[in-house]
This record gives sequence, C-alpha cells and structure tokens, in this order.
Amino acid sequence: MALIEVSGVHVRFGDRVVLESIDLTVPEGEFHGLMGPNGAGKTTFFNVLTGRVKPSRGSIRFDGEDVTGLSSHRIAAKGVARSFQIMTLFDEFSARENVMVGLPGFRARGFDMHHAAAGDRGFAEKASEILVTVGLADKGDTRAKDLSYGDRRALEIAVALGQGPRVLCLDEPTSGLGSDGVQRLATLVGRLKGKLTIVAIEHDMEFLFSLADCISVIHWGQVVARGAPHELQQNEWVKRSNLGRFA
Ligand SMILES: Nc1ncnc2c1ncn2[C@@H]1O[C@H](COP(=O)(O)OP(=O)(O)OP(=O)(O)O)[C@@H](O)[C@H]1O
Repeated sequence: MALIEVSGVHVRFGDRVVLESIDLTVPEGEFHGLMGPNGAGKTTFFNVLTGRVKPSRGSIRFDGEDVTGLSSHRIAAKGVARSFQIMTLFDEFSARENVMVGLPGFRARGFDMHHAAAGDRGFAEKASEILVTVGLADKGDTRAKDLSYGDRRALEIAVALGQGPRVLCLDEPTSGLGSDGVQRLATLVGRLKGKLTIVAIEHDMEFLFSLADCISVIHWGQVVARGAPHELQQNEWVKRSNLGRFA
C-alpha cells in the first residue's frame, strides 16, 4: 500500500478548471518530484494535498485513511509537513526559537517564547538537534532575519522537520538560491532522503533528476508523464518539452 494515494482530484476556481484529474501514488520513503510548466497547477495540487484547498472531486488517502477535505491542521497532525515557496519564518526570533515554535509540544502550551526559553530546556535541546540535522548547528542564536538566504531555506526545512513528519512537502526549495545554495540544499535533501517521504515541486531539473526516485509531470491539470528520472528521459512528451535534458 502506498503512503499517499491520490485519485481523480479535480479543482476548479469559479469557471476555471485548474486540476482536471490528478492520480498519483507515493510509496513510503520515496522522494517524489513534481514538475511541469508555470501555471500547470502544481502548487494547487500541494494545497489540496495539505488541506488548504478542498477538491470538488476525487480522493486523497494517507496511510490507507481517507483524508479528503480535512483541514490543513488535521492533515498536518497526521504527519504531513510543508515548507512554503514564500518564506514563513519569524524574522525577530532566533533560528532555534523558530524551530521551537514549530514543535508540537511547544504549540500545545501556547506561544510563550520567553517562558519556554528560560524554563524548559527540552524544547531548546530538541530544536538544537534539528538544527544540527540541517547544517545550522552554529546558527541557533542568530536571528532569522540575519541569516543568509540559503540558511533561511535550511531553517524552513528545520521548522517542518520539527513536526516529526512522515511526509515533507517542499514547494520549489531551490527558488532564489545561487549554485552554492542549491548544492548545499541538495546535500541536505540527500541526507533526508529515505528517512521520510518527500514530495517536491521543483523547476531546477538538475536538482530534481539527481535526487528524485520518481517524477510526475503535471500539465493541463493532469499527470501527463511519470517515472524514474532515466525513464522520463525517454518519454516523448518530456523530450518534446525539453524538460528532461538533465536526466
Ligand atoms: N485561489 C485561486 N483562485 C483562482 N485561480 C487560482 C487560485 N489559485 C491558483 N489559481 C490559478 O490556477 C493556476 C495554477 O496555479 P498554480 O500556482 O497551482 O500553478 P503552478 O504549476 O504551481 O505554477 P508555478 O510553477 O508558476 O508556481 C494559475 O493560473 C493560477 O492563477
């Protein structure tokens, strides 16, 4: 049984059909890439997967359970974490505090940062451990606004990891990064690969083809091609679009 099973997902905004019918399965532990032209509906699909948009038809099953139409909060509680295309950090908080705010136990007791920082070392230690995982061990006390763009991206992933997710959804993780930043991110994602299930929307084909186990191409609101990177290279649609040139 696949961890994520999406069947016939259809989304329209008013008269505009954005997703015609999306079918997708992702086994546990897979790195699944989503690619496709601008406006193809990739982010809308992520919004459906993470509960921000309700599909008008179709179903989403997570670990065998029908989660179609559940709120984003409830889907997150089931183990689906998301890092956004637009950064969503608290600029005035330190890197460690940003991770602490995202920890489920911390949220349960409210957003009392100063109390937690002074009174409960457990949250700070957990956050520090996660910062080590993403390569920010020495940046725990740095305010988010003073971090480099690449460090902020790593911190966003750390915040998502703080939820202890089974699935990590990354929306264009390389966007805005220079080549060094992309390389660093590839190393980080490569380390996470296999430890949890990753679904990533990405325009950087070199990044995606080097890391993904399987890639789905979304176009016209459907999955028009799907396969391992070397299989996609042979796909006629991908060849015509030149999307698979790095495979
Ligand atoms: N809430 C909404 N209301 C109306 N139209 C929307 C809404 N959200 C998205 N759209 C439209 O749906 C289409 C698909 O958008 P989406 O952001 O999902 O594409 P995408 O494949 O992620 O694009 P990109 O690669 O540029 O990020 C776009 O034309 C967008 O304008």
